Amino acid sequence: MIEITDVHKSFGRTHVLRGVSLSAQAGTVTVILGPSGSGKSTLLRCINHLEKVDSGRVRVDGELIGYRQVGNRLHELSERQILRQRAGIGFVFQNFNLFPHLTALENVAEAPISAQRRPRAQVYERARDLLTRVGLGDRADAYPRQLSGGQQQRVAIARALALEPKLILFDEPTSALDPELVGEVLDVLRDLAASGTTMIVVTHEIGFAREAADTVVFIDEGRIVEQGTPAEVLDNPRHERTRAFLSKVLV
Ligand SMILES: Nc1ncnc2c1ncn2[C@@H]1O[C@H](COP(=O)(O)OP(=O)(O)OP(=O)(O)O)[C@@H](O)[C@H]1O
Repeated sequence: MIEITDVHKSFGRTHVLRGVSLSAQAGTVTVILGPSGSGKSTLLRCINHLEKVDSGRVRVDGELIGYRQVGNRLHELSERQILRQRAGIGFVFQNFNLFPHLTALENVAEAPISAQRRPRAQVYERARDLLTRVGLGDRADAYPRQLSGGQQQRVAIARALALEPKLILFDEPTSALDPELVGEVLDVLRDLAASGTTMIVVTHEIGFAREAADTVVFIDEGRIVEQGTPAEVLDNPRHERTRAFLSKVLV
């Protein structure tokens, strides 16, 4: 489903991703761990072409992201084609990024109406179902400011699901939340994982990684240091750098 091959990305002189290769099967959960600044967000942003890779390839469901290959040359896709690809890849940000002037329901319905031009009644019915799925069926008419952080993030997850993505990327989805609200968002992620959603989750929630991940990837200084099952990486890390990182987050 996802195949990332030797991706490099620099910002000016900062070489952030230094040859990242990673693959994941459909229906699996990949958790990415790593210290601040190690390139985790940049990797997610390269997957849906919010950032352009300097070199390397990203394929999602067999499709090259951001480019069309002609012989050995890559031609960047048009903005329209990129938006179409991006619609197949959900992205849930740390800070929810909801439209403040739209209700929860309208936030969830916005992209299917504007990007996919689907019939309104059908979109709204599905948006209500998605809000129910994330436990917010009774808050459909609330504006983001009337919702807690955990509720806003659950709306953001429903919004990501609304386009029926092949894959959902989560960038530290609980790190902006008050501690007592983290659990309700992780419950939604667990539910998605159990129902076979293909997910890549950047998080420091080791408990979630242990329960829900098929693969745990530890990234440091723009390179994958090790990857394996949660038991392998979390309980028997092979690398000193993984051990040092885990000893800081496992309190
Ligand atoms: N648009 C940008 N322009 C310049 N530098 C950037 C940009 N985006 C990221 N960086 C730099 O790239 C490096 C990696 O950042 P990134 O956000 O990918 O790390 P991260 O592992 O997600 O960290 P965190 O856990 O703190 O979010 C950092 O040094 C950051 O300052």
